[in-house]
Amino acid sequence: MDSGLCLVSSLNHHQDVQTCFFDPSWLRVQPQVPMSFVWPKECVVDANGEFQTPLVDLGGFLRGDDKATHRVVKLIRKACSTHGFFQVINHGVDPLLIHEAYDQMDAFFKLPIHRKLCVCKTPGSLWGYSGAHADRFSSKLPWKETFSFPFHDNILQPVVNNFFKSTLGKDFEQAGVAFQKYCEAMKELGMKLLELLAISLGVDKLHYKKLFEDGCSIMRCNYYPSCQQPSLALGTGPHCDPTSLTILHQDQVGGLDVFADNRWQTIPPRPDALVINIGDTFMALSNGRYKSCVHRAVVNKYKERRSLAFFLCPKEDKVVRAPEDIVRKDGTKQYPDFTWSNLLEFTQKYYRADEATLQNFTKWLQSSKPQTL
Ligand SMILES: C=C1C[C@]23C[C@H]1CC[C@H]2[C@]1(C)CCC[C@@](C)(C(=O)O)[C@H]1[C@@H]3C(=O)O
Ligand SMILES: O=C(O)CCC(=O)C(=O)O
Ligand SMILES: [Fe+2]
Repeated sequence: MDSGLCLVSSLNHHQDVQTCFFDPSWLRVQPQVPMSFVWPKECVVDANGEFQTPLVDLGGFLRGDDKATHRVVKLIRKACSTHGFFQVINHGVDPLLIHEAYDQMDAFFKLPIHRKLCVCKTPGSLWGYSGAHADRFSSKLPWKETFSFPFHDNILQPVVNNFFKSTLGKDFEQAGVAFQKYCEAMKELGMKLLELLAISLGVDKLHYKKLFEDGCSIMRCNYYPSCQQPSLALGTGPHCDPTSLTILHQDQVGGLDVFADNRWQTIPPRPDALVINIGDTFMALSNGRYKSCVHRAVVNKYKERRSLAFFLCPKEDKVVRAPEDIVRKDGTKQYPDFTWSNLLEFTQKYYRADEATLQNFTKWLQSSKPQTL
């Protein structure tokens, strides 16, 4: 396999599918990055300096201390109005749980390619394994493997446990238990952050929570193999998250960059911190007051890198619309009404999420079903 690209028929957990994939163990040792992984120069330009993300200590707020909450709200308002990125510490998520999640994802990505392909994503679905998204795209491929699964609260059955059991079987039962707990912790934290965001925007503290409590969120494990020519490739290209709120843990390698003040700046890893960023959907929910900022993940010549991303999403069919109060004060409604289901469909069927997703989605919405702003 000269180009490293294989087209195989594999027996997926749902059906027999044809999959295009790059075997990462082959990729890692290539002295030259294959053309389909090369990104335009302006996307791979080196980061220049560290990004000074505000470090928000959630300890006092989580204990119900009003003064501490007031301080946190101010910090969050400032960060979200300027770039939409901040980090939280004392967030209440057990460090052992984070550790366990990494151990379990390592075990998964170490599997031989034929086993990973048994759980590969089917066309149009977000769930399962993807190698460089080679089944969806043919250029500017990301230098990564991902494993994604859904999470929503369900008192009757633990959805993540079940996903692991039904796709990977007995060997990964423990992984299912760990990721079920991890997602529950992320959702709990996400709901707390929505309270803070609401307070900071001057709306009822339960306003956003109501939209998200029964939503289905996306959990994604990212594995970025080392790369011989890191100045040509990208782990995740420049983009804004189309989702609402992202809670990310990155390992100690570093590689998450934010485009702010007209340059790429790096967010140095902190094992005790979670990186939070506003996504396009929340930008719309705040009438554009809070920013969804362009970011990327670069790759490393010597080290592989891992990250755990939890994308909090509203209930699919609920209307995404900024609160009346905000729109009235701002004088204009910046985005048309839509549902998360509309935007998700746009990014999975018609448009590859990038820096301009929200702008192009808005145009697409307005051209497909005209409505008044
Ligand atoms: C709704 C989503 C689409 C992506 C996964 C979730 C949230 C982030 C999006 C993504 C990571 C943004 C960068 C491009 C992308 C294609 C990727 O590199 O994985 C995006 C995801 C996707 O479409 O699968
Ligand atoms: O891996 C990272 O640090 C960032 C990944 C990312 O931005 C994403 O998956 O949306
Ligand atoms: Fe992202």
